[in-house]
Amino acid sequence: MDDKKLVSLARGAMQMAYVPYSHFQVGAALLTKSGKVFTGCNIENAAYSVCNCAERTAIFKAFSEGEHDYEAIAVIADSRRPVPPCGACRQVMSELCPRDMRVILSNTEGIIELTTVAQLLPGAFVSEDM
Ligand SMILES: O=c1ccn([C@H]2C[C@H](O)[C@@H](CO)O2)c(=O)[nH]1
Ligand SMILES: [Zn+2]
Repeated sequence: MDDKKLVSLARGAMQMAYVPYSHFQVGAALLTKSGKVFTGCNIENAAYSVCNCAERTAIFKAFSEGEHDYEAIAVIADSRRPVPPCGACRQVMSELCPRDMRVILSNTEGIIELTTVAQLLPGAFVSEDM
């Protein structure tokens, strides 16, 4: 599956966002090594701290179904620049995804930025640090 297709699946997931507070829809699509795609959207809550980002929704869906090996993730929002994952999502990616995994950041205008988990969170706190 090419990056553009993964971005288009993320765009579809964006429509599922539950965002009554920020009105900022985000979609993600996670490609597994086995070729499956798990999509995710952001899901907000009146207790703001329990809002869940699109990236973590997609990763947790996959992980909870026993899919632990990931190839790439695409993230999209109607943002001025390709939407950057928040710190919580970077930390989760650094724990559950390969350091060199492709992270495809995009916006609805079609601007795409390619990065990796390692580039998004250099010096990540990991289990070996405990
Ligand atoms: O990469 C990002 C950035 C933000 N959000 C969500 C969290 C919240 O619902 C809204 C505004 O921060 O966007 C994501 O899902 N992914
Ligand atoms: Zn996040």
